[in-house]
Amino acid sequence: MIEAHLSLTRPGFALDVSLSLPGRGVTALFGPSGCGKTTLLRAIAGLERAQGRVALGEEVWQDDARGRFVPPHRRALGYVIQESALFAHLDVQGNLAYGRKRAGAAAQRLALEPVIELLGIGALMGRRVTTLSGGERQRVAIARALATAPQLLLMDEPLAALDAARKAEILPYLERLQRELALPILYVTHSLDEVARLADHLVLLESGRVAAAGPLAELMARTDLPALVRRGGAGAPDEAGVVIDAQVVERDEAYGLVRIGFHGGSLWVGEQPGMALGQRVRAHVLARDVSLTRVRPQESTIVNVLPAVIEQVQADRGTALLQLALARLGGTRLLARITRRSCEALALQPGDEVFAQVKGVALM
Ligand SMILES: Nc1ncnc2c1ncn2[C@@H]1O[C@H](COP(=O)(O)OP(=O)(O)OP(=O)(O)O)[C@@H](O)[C@H]1O
Repeated sequence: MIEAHLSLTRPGFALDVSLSLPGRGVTALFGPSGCGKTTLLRAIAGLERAQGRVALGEEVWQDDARGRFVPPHRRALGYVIQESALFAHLDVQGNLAYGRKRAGAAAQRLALEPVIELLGIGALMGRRVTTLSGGERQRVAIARALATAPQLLLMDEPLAALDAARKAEILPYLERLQRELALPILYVTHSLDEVARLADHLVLLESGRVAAAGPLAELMARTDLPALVRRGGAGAPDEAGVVIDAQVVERDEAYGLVRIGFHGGSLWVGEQPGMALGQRVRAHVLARDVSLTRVRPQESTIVNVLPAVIEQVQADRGTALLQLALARLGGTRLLARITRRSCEALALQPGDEVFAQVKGVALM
């Protein structure tokens, strides 16, 4: 468990948060520019002097009530930023070794091979860091942070400086960190796509305060959190959507499809290379890819039709966002974005039974 009760005041900005976060998995810090994500991360690291208490399990890094403040370099944490500075005069091996030397005895005992394997940098070990691509540099920076045997990994927009192709190249490595590492990761990002792919837990910040915090699937399914369901300005994509933790339960090899099952239903989706029966997958279903009917559609080209019950209706001028439950008791939730006109034409209301047609599913 990570505890962070921190406050700090600057001209025009105040941070005031009280968080208890899970001791493993990825917690994403998400929110508009200037809401205090970086400040919070730096305050947890001790790089920013906030008032309060920070503890990682039994280890207390800061407790102002008791006059305790462990300096940043004595905290067992790794810190990866947008453009992490590597030592240009050293090769990759040298960069990893330098980080370890500074980190002390625990780091010296840690075997490096799993870290090198995890980030896929074996072939880069002898390379000068000046010859690496942006994506490779970030993988080395993450490996260097892990090589110090941290108990907490802080990542501040680690993909923000990379173009789309480099992001796509590095995301699978981050997914591996999320799956395979026991250590907790706090991950600052502007990208809801990264949140949906990587996070287990979510903290929404707004003007230095926690607007909401909780398990990812729960928060993403809410209709009342503007940071997640905002329609955006002109041309901004509508990103409202849910993530569903599912399992591959059937394969249709002839058509290259797999059926993924979860509490309250299942969906057919295009299979991905190497996908096996029983494998756990995460599906991202955008609200704009879900439409609703009152009666079960016949002879439709849409394969995925799920019976659902409307739980909430949140309408603005042009559209309505509906939260649906796929089973009466604690089933998976979906969001559907439809026009307000359709919503009123069908007189859709909480408690109504409907059929959700799912037009698109992204598997991660
Ligand atoms: N060194 C500093 N001195 C003074 N004010 C600062 C400093 N760093 C940040 N701020 C201000 O503190 C507030 C929070 O900034 P912070 O960088 O934590 O936000 P953020 O959510 O990480 O933003 P972004 O997503 O744009 O990186 C902002 O109002 C910012 O202008």
